[in-house]
Amino acid sequence: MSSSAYQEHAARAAGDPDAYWLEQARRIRWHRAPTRGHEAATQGGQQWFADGELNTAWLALDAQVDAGRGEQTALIHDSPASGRQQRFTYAELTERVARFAGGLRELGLAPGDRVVIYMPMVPEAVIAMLACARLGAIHSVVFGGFAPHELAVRIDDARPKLVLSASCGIEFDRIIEHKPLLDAALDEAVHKPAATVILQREQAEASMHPGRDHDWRAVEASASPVDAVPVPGNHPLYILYTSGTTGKPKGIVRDHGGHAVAMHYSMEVVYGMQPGEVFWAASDVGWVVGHSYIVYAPLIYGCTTVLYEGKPVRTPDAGAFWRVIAEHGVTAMFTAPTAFRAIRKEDPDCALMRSYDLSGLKRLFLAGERLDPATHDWLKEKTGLPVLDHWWQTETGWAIACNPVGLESVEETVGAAGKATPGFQVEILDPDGETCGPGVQGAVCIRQPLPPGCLLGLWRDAERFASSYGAAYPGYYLSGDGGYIDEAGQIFIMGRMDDVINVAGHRLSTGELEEIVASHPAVAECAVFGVADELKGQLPLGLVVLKDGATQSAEEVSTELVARVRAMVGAVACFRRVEVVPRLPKTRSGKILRRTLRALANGENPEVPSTIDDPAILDEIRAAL
Ligand SMILES: CCC(=O)SCCNC(=O)CCNC(=O)[C@H](O)C(C)(C)COP(=O)(O)OP(=O)(O)OC[C@H]1O[C@@H](n2cnc3c(N)ncnc32)[C@H](O)[C@@H]1OP(=O)(O)O
Repeated sequence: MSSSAYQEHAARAAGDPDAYWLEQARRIRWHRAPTRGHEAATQGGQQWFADGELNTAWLALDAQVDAGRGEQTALIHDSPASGRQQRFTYAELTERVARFAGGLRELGLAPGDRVVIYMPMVPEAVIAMLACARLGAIHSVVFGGFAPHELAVRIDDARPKLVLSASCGIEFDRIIEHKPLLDAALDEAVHKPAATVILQREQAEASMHPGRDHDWRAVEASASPVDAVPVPGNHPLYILYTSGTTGKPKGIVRDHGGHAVAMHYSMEVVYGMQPGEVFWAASDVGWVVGHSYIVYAPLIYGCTTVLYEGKPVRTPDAGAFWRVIAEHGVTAMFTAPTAFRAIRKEDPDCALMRSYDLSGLKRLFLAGERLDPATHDWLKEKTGLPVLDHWWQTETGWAIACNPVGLESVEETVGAAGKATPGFQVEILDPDGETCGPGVQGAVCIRQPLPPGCLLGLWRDAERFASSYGAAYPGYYLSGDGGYIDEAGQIFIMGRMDDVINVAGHRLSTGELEEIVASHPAVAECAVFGVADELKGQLPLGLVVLKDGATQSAEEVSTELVARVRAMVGAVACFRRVEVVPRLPKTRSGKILRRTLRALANGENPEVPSTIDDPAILDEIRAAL
């Protein structure tokens, strides 16, 4: 394409969004093609293509088989964790999904019913998602690293008819038994699903509740394959929960039609892929990266996707990523910067890379947290490839800012996430709602309408959607991130402006962590916030004031708090540091000065706020840190 292709697409998408996206919609197959563009959705946001009819699982599987891809590998499961590898052609994956969908239908699953999926990185997790989609049921995948409480909260919000799970996951050399975690969540949850379907893995045998728990293989073996159910374009495909500023996660709702169009478009424009090539997103199906770029986009676009059940290091070594790329002929890889920081820490010279032929790899994509210049430069030097940061969110489902390599190759700007992807009109707004000039930092906002593929709204909470995303700047979507745009249109994302932190690419709510810490009987008050960490980007730190008369020692309380967060959220919270302090800095009206605390903990020298109750407290905190 010519060098103005990006501007031309961005201008057309901004000038007449409906015409632009209806044109893109015509590039995928539909059961009934849409004629309408965007309009308001009942979940609070916008929906696209409501008068079209499509089933995403059909588009990702049956339509690919029809198009002659039946014998092409659709899915590669590479599991150093279990020592197994498995490949599925499009025809085989279609058959497995159609059969499992038949089994789910026999268990009573109907269009619109919810299904919670709590699984490790096994092919059955992908099969489960696609089988739900095939029936028009709405899946809600819960990350397998979450503790029972987190799972229970999501079960209560989604109210699933079924829960699909497995006997265990594998973390390095540890077997994590999932079934006892699921049982605990089901005990805690108020909503009781009608049934569960459990995949027994050889590493651990789950005990089953007769009448409630069904054996996965038996369900699949006895079922007959069923056809995909065509659904309206705006029919919910999935709910994916993400952390907000409070303990209650937000249920992001995504659709069949708009999502399919966006997934197809992004494989071409954002990732520069060709159908038939191998795409690898090293993430987890429990995150949006896993939904979009392990499962849906690669299959909708006719690529081969890799599902990796392992880690960047210690499975077995820091050469694991290079092995997967070489062994499966990966064309483009996508992961979070923290994964490459882990590799760099263990193998700074990339000695282990030299054993592998990486000649097929064209590009590396990074997202999930800011790509720090040091990691960018190291990766670029070691691979000699384009190392492309891009920025997006669970809410958007695909890249808001990118280097649109499928349209034209823009030179990498280190530290920037790229330019606004066509369809996203990104603006930086000041507190008065005025647009900031180049280089001036403010709230990163997107002018509405958001393009297809973004959230329809929040599950059963249109009000929270409005207050979280729309109220601050009417006519815009508030991303929650702060940043600036330079003269060239490159977007720099500087971090969250609210109480959300990013730990190893995992979004966590400090509000939720505070709620858990505050519930300890010895804690009078507390503050939890993120501090910079070289490996994980950020780590949570808790400052705690004990109640007068508390009999436990500071060490005992700290140990219990760390254990409490691990038990209630999961090990992924990486909540390992608690400091007991005599008091917390507050405004005269009693509000804890969190921003000041965060700055102190990050080694900065914050200005003493004029509203502070007693400035001497800051020295006490410095001493404690
Ligand atoms: C663009 C839109 C988005 O942002 S979507 C989100 C994108 N984010 C990602 O893809 C996540 C990227 N991060 C990762 O994949 C991992 O953090 C990588 C880099 C692989 C490192 O993994 P790991 O060494 O386990 O560190 P961690 O910080 O993730 O884990 C901390 C503790 O939690 C545990 N954990 C992790 N996953 C699970 C799991 N599935 N089941 C059970 N436990 C899990 C880890 O084992 C670790 O435990 P421990 O503290 O060592 O005991």
